[in-house]
Amino acid sequence: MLMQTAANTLPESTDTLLVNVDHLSKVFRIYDKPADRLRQSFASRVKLPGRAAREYGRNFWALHDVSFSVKRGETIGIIGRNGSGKSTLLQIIAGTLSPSSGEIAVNGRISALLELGAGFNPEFSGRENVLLSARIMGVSPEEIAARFHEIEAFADIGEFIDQPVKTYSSGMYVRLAFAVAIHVSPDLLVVDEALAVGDTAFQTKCLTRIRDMQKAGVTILLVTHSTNTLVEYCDRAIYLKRGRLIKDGPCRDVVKLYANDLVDEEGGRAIDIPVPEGDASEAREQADTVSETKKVVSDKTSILDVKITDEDGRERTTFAFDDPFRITVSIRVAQPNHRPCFGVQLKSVDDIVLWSTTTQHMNIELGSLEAGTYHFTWSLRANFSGNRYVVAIGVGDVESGEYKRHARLPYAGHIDVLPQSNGGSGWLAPCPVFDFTK
Ligand SMILES: Nc1ncnc2c1ncn2[C@@H]1O[C@H](COP(=O)(O)OP(=O)(O)OP(=O)(O)O)[C@@H](O)[C@H]1O
Repeated sequence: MLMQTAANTLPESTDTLLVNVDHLSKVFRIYDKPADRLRQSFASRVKLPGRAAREYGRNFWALHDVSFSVKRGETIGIIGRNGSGKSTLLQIIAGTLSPSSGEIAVNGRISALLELGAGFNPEFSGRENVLLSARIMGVSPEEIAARFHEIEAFADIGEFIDQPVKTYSSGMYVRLAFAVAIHVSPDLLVVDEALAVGDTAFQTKCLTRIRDMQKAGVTILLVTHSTNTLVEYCDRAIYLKRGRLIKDGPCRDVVKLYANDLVDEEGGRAIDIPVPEGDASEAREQADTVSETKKVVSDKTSILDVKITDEDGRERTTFAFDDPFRITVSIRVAQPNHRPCFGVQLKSVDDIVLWSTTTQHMNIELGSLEAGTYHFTWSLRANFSGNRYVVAIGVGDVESGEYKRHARLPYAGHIDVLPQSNGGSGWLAPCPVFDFTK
């Protein structure tokens, strides 16, 4: 983890831009044998008259002529295969690596979660590292003292806070690094795959915090291999391939290109990968609507509130495999509804409907509803694979024999199902039994 203030600043006229990357390239010298590195350093210092210095090794372009800019408040996802240059780009933006050519300007305070091992002093305790990092970031001792409890609570590493960081597991390291990074009021938060290290519950906590930071106007650069996270959280995506910027555009277009490239490169044929209809700003708006009011007003039936709870009625979003959970919906019927019909869907964060039903499909006769307020509950079991599931709710009528929608909440909340230790991945959980006969 690293924190710093920007070295280069943008001119005043471009103050809506927070980051500007202009024809950026980074070349590394690669040597086939370690001894060649020494030879090269010797050859470049000792030049024999009349003879060209011998070159050892070869140039490797980790980044090649990359240009893009990021506006204040945007969240940009960076995607690409291993070795495509993502970390190199983030390190240059964060100022820990210098470019070979091109310009980079950042207009504000950067807080960066780079690869493990960067940032904290391994000999110092967690507490000392928090204080040191905050001081480097320009946070005053009083401010950091006031925030220390929050940082400690977010990291949730117990007594390890007073142990040297070198004794930490990678999960503990990331917990503390993330806690510090989000509590130093950055203008730009840079996150390099750090979330992949934490457990599911911690990832969810971090993503919730990222959502809060987005609402507070923080600009975010997020490297992720998860196309789901990209689509759900980013306004735009950048696809890097062998150091070159291949596409900068809407997440679903970038994901489609990236996914088809992967299939191509693996020797398959291009396929039409289902990608989400909406974009992150829509999801964010929906999430806002839901968190603030969970309300959809219509002239016939309005959805007033949706609560996801456990069996005991406690609001929860994380469930173990097969845990029971409930979705309770409150509605207001404005005009009498003689044949009401309620629907529920579970979707992937990519907006793919994984399961859907209605009271009509289930042959449930609800009778006529007069104007008034009603509550109904879907009781389900989380018998699916470890993953995130978005809940969508619909209300309508089937008075004419066909379903007519009155109101729909496409993002009424979500649940995270914890992975089973011996389960598979994906969405289903068919609990296979494996037999092997020789
Ligand atoms: N110091 C270095 N010296 C030589 N080559 C390097 C150096 N740092 C990175 N590279 C090379 O540059 C390329 C880009 O690396 P980078 O770590 O930026 O990729 P990445 O997209 O972040 O990969 P990953 O997803 O695996 O983290 C890789 O081929 C890597 O081997």
